[in-house]
Amino acid sequence: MIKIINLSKTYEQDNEKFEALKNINLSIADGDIFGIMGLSGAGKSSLLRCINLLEKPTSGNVFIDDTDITKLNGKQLRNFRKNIGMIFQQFNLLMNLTVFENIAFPLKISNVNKSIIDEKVNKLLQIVDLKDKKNSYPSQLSGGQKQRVAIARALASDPKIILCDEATSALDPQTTLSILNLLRSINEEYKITIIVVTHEMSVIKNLCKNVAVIEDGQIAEKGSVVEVFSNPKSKTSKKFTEDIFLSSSRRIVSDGKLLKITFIGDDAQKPIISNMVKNFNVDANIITGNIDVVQNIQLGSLIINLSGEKEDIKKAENYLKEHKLTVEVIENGIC
Ligand SMILES: Nc1ncnc2c1ncn2[C@@H]1O[C@H](COP(=O)(O)OP(=O)(O)OP(=O)(O)O)[C@@H](O)[C@H]1O
Repeated sequence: MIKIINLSKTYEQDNEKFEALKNINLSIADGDIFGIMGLSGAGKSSLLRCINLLEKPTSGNVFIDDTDITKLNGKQLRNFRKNIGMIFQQFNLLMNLTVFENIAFPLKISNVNKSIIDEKVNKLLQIVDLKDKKNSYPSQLSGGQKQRVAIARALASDPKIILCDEATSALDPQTTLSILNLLRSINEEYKITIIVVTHEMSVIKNLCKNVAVIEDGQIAEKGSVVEVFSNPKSKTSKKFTEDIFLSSSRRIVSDGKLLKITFIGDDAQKPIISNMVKNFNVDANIITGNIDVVQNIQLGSLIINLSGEKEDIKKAENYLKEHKLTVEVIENGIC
């Protein structure tokens, strides 16, 4: 279990202070795949780097199991960091070493025996599917292959936790998917806790079980990915889930009420809208709709224009809410 308690980080530059993280409290369970999501400059990377103390918090504590790592001295921290692997957007490989040597590097500097290194690196090459590239140099690899090397290197010290800082942001969508699949299988097979910083909603939806949304250095929202995306509360998650048709749909609606309806799981299969139209004296014009799959659960969203008498519209709206659908009124293209 990772527990971040009252953590703050203030940067100082040219006598100017900047509070990048403000009183963060967060618990991340063992074996979780946890996303830290936010807009640029929100404080995501600062928070991630405070988890392995690459960035020293200005105040607060970071517990990993029973160890408060903010209390460790330099040598203890260096030893403890073997439990925490990290992968970066720009891969951070050593360009003058081969794939094999890059993966072996953390073991070599820990004076691990050569035959153990050979055995371990060959196994890791198999896990990340790069056996045929073991003698290549990073410059001879694609972006996805470089990230696979970085993942194998992170795994070399048998970490309990892997931190990923925008690990797929430099990759095309297809390669991103293959790296996300690799991370998921590592999480499932080796029960390694994975913490992912990203500004890409698709990464959170595809990979993460739980998520925290950061805004302006503070946790604006946290919960399971399904909870947060089915009922977004913070400005950021609303923005991330905002339907691209919202603003145009506002323009094409002349009267009535524009609603955004969100539904989860089995509700996606029920004919609630057609029953509403049958039972109440209203018309429902579907402007746009989308069914997404998040963590194997169907998440639907529908934008409809309800027209009819004001009272009938109100009754129809209540009917939707009684069926446990999330209903939001859209004003000027915004929920
Ligand atoms: N070493 C530093 N010195 C001064 N300010 C910093 C430093 N590192 C980060 N900051 C500031 O702290 C804030 C948070 O930065 P951080 O990199 O954590 O954000 P982020 O959410 O990861 O952004 P991005 O997605 O753009 O990488 C930003 O305003 C940034 O300018």
